[in-house]
Amino acid sequence: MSVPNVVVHRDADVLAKAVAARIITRLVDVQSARGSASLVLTGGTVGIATLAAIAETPARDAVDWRKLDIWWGDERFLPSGDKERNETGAREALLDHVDLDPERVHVMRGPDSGMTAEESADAYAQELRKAARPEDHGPVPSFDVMLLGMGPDSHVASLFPGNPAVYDTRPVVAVHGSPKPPPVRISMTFPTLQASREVWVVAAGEEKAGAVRLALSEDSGRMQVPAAGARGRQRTLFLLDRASAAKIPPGLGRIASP
Ligand SMILES: O=C(O)[C@H](O)[C@@H](O)[C@H](O)[C@H](O)COP(=O)(O)O
Repeated sequence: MSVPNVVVHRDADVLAKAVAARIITRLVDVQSARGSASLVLTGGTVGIATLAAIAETPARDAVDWRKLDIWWGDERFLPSGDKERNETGAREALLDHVDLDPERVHVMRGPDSGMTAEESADAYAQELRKAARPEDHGPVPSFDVMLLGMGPDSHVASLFPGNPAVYDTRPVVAVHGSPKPPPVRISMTFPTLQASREVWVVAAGEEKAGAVRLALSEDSGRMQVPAAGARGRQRTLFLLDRASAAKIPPGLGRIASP
């Protein structure tokens, strides 16, 4: 797994715009090399603000949206269209404004599908397995970029400290008892997160500074500090604003942007 690199931006607004530009550039590079690309979305304010910033970027259509697979790292187990679903936020911010192939937008199903949370997690795992290729050497695709927001308790996706999901090795699981509402969620697990070529953790605000410090500390365990397990196979980025970067251990490789 890759050692995290840290990039610090002035504030949450600049951070979202900078991450948007970084995603566009990365997707264009991947598509020019391999023809298609895959992006895993996250919920949360920074995650959705980043999608909105992509929508507003004139260069956005350098991405071939028809050749992009969209996945989610987690989803709140709520009916389709519910304003609290991560999918709803993503569609409003970006997905409804670009020409995606609907077959390549992979949604985690809610209770209106008639499935339980466990059945929805299993269905998503099957969809991941179907998309995996021999060169991925496992039950899930090697995502090009996985975006992860991070909570003040250092949760990523819906992997909360000490929750049974952090111990689970299946690709996708149902999460119960989430301390962040709603209580029932669907989440990719650490093995799936870590199958990504690149993992980008995005966080803003002073309330995240402690979690960032823990997440970047070598002796943090991912069971109690889930963001410590947010690592890509080839690259891990922590994309922060100054407030959330305020407690980073000295000497860590960081690029402070103006
Ligand atoms: O369903 C969710 O809420 C997200 O997937 C969750 O992992 C989120 O990214 C973090 O809680 C950060 O959220 P904020 O950026 O809003 O603090």
